[in-house]
Amino acid sequence: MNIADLEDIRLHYRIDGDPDGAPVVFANSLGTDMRLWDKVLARLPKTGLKYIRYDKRGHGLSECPKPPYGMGTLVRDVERLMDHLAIRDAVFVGLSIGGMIAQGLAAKRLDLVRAMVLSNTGARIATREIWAQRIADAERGGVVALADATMTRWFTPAFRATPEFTAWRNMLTRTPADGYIGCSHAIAGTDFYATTAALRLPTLGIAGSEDGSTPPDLVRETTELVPGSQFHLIRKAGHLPCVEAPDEYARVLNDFIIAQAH
Ligand SMILES: O=C(O)CC1=CCC(=O)O1
Repeated sequence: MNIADLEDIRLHYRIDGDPDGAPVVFANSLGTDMRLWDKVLARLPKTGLKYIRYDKRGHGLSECPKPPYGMGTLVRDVERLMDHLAIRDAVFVGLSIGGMIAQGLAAKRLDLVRAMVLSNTGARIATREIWAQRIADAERGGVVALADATMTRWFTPAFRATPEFTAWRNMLTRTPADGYIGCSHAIAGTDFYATTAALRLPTLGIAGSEDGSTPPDLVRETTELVPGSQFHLIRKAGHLPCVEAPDEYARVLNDFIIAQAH
């Protein structure tokens, strides 16, 4: 197990693939840990690319400080992790809040980010009112109080009928309430429209046609802020197409990564 001691936070991370390969960093969504990427990584090349995953604060095996967290803190965490691991010039793949972290990191440290994948994300996600309600619900009843509604945003009815669905629901409900609430504050306070519109780097947007959290129009609109960006819509998938449609997700991601990596 790998733990990076970054002074005020200890983050769990994992490196797979080719140790000498070009780096690809993955940042996952609210209420998930690095296993979000298991299916996609199993479908990506074993040589030529080095895959770095981590659990953001309050999630997975990383430390869980008391909320609230700011987006600046979440961006700084991965910035320090990459510096700690001497990783720069990476393709950065971020899903949902992970995609917000990608936008924030590219704006702050373009030397760390060669190209970004904005998966199921936005420059803004939902509204302050929606996040305030989710935070209040989680404070009162824990993350489990949000689980049923969240699952309808994350997954299509067809996926929700599979045995695997249970594991993803468990992943959400086992997220510490402090971690969920902390990151919800970070999302509520983030509006990256102006900073992302100023970015100039290769960018791919990925959306799921049935995404109830970050609908395709939001992902497309955010991606198009960056001139020359590409956009791909995965049909019959919700908020986590890397789980529901891993073959298509890995193919699109691989084509983009190969085009951008050294
Ligand atoms: O709506 C959800 O619960 C999904 C989500 C929003 C931001 C994020 O990271 O996940």
